[in-house]
Amino acid sequence: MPFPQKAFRSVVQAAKAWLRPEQILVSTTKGIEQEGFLLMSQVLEQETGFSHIGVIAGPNLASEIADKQLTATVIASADSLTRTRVQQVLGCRYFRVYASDDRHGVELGGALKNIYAIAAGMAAALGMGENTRSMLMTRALAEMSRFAVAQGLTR
Ligand SMILES: NC(=O)C1=CN([C@@H]2O[C@H](COP(=O)(O)OP(=O)(O)OC[C@H]3O[C@@H](n4cnc5c(N)ncnc54)[C@H](OP(=O)(O)O)[C@@H]3O)[C@@H](O)[C@H]2O)C=CC1
Ligand SMILES: O=C(CO)COP(=O)(O)O
Repeated sequence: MPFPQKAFRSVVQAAKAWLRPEQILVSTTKGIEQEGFLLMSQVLEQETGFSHIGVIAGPNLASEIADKQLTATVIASADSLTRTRVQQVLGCRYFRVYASDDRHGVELGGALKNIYAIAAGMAAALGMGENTRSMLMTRALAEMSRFAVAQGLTR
């Protein structure tokens, strides 16, 4: 399910009639729903009630994967069938798929890091140097950790 966050729920609602509970639903979408502060896998759960739900997060830029550049990703799900099937189906010589059971942590990290990615882009455009970029990344990691703890995550 790779849609911009704002369209995510409406696309799932529109697709619902064609989905079956035995199917595996995986979100690649980064973002947090404004109303209710839900992550996209939680929207999938809420809308479908299915049990095979996971998220994929990179560093994964689609164009580089299409160029077959060496890339690693993670499939995160509490459901072992989802983890194993996605590893089998997507893994190949240039695309290594790691598995994690920490769906919430992986998804929250994926959503939050794009905020700092925008800040890093702005810093580069303003001609700021490596010190600034390193400071941004270091402080981003600290802030994301504090945010995750405040959300009740422990690792
Ligand atoms: N691009 C990348 O490399 C990666 C992106 N992501 C994440 O995936 C998500 C989507 O990104 P990306 O694929 O680049 O985004 P795009 O803007 O390319 O959107 C993907 C597709 O979503 C459909 N879409 C867009 N708006 C709507 C809408 N309002 N209603 C229904 N369908 C819509 C479009 O279909 P149509 O063309 O038919 O309009 C489009 O092809 C983001 O959260 C991003 O962070 C994650 C990993 C990598
Ligand atoms: O959000 C992204 C590009 O829009 C890429 O996200 P990941 O690299 O975490 O998959």
